[in-house]
Amino acid sequence: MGRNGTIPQRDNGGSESLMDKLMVEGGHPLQGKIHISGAKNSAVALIPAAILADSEVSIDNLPKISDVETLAHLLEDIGASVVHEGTHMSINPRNIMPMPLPNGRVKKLRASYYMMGAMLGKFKKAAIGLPGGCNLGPRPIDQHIKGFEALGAKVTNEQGSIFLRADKLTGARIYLDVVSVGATINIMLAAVKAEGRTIIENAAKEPEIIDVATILTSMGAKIKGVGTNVIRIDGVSELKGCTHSIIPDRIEAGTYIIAAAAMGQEVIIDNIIPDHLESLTAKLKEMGVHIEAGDDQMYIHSSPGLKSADIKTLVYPGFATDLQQPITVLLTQAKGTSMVTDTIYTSRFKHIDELSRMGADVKVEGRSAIIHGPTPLEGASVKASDLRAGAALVIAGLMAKGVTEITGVEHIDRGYEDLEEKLVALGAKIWRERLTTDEVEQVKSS
Ligand SMILES: CC(=O)N[C@H]1[C@@H](OP(=O)(O)OP(=O)(O)OC[C@H]2O[C@@H](n3ccc(=O)[nH]c3=O)[C@H](O)[C@@H]2O)O[C@H](CO)[C@@H](O)[C@@H]1O
Ligand SMILES: C=C(OP(=O)(O)O)C(=O)O
Repeated sequence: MGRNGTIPQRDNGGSESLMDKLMVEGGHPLQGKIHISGAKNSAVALIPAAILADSEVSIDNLPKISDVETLAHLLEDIGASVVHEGTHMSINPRNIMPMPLPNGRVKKLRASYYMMGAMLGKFKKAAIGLPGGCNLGPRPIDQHIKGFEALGAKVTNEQGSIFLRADKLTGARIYLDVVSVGATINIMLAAVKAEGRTIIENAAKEPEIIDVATILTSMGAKIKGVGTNVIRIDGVSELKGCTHSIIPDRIEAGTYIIAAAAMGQEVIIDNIIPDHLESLTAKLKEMGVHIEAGDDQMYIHSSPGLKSADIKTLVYPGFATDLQQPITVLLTQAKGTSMVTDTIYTSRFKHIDELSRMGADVKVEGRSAIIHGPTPLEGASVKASDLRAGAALVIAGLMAKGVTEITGVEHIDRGYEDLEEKLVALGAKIWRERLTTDEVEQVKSS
């Protein structure tokens, strides 16, 4: 909210939000109910998946985030007719063409890589620029390519774009050397219309993968085994339109659960699937946070005297790497030494320097952050280097004494719907301001 109580118009991740900063006045307790939006990591796969159908696909419970808008534009770029209103999107893929999607929009997000699998499955050819997304260390797509090649595609990398072409796609047995969410989904997208059976071994098991399999099945695909590490797909020649509602975002929910564990006085997190959050809630209970789970809600009350904890991020159902940065912030308030190890990414600790600026006693050793607590946090000017670093800094700001200024808001807008509005409704003091010309220059040069 602005100081005058208004919420400035959000550009939702266009270049405009590069010009914004979030201001957080810390120390205000959170109380009330927060509604969780649809899952970003499902939405960004379901939108490309829609082009595999021959008729209209309707998707509900979409999060209002910039990644969704960017993907809708990418579909329009290849000729799809897209009607996007609030949390609903209808995609009519009848007139789409296998147009190249070089750099530009594809660089704005990670999930543009799903256009590779979807266009390969639909047209047996595609030319897509390499994806963007959070910079968390190397994020290769070799397993995606291994899968496309096994299905019969010739894949080349020319001037930063991946060119895929196949005379025909034939089912194959594909063992993933690394458990990868993106590769599992991308291979599913390419394989649903291939001839014969595809078996993905060592597949990822994230709930978002099940959501993608659900929409594909509604379109007429034959998929078995999602949610286990062996997925079997029997190719079909046609896929039809369908309607689908996206699962709740377990990472958005986890972020607010952690914020509530830090500052909450009776916070209810609504519209969630508690099972998807078990690795987080088990850790929080170990730390002494009071949590009760219902069917689609969770009740959280912060407790004084949090205990330290050791956390290792793992593939689902292990502790999600996307919640590693937010929980590091909470651990600054726990008594003793905590160690957080990220086994998924080599470089997901860019929030640590910013936390140190705010007074945290944290250092990074290899793939681990060592946190000594509790340390009081003080408001400071900090920069969100990526999406969850941004969420982590917002939580730090809520806990800190004074005002925290957060730049890099465009990263946050990629993945959080109405972040300020949702927190303000709980009693937080957080608002968005335009950067001054000098501040824009400083951000650019930092
Ligand atoms: C849009 C989306 O859904 N993003 C999520 C997805 O990213 P993304 O799909 O990029 O993540 P992956 O599961 O593919 O990556 C997991 C690990 O495997 C490695 N790897 C991956 C593919 C590959 O071909 N080769 C390879 O070595 C990656 O570098 C990483 O170390 O899953 C991540 C892990 O849960 C989450 O952090 C991201 O929020
Ligand atoms: C890493 C993330 O996103 P992406 O893969 O889209 O960069 C995330 O959602 O935390």
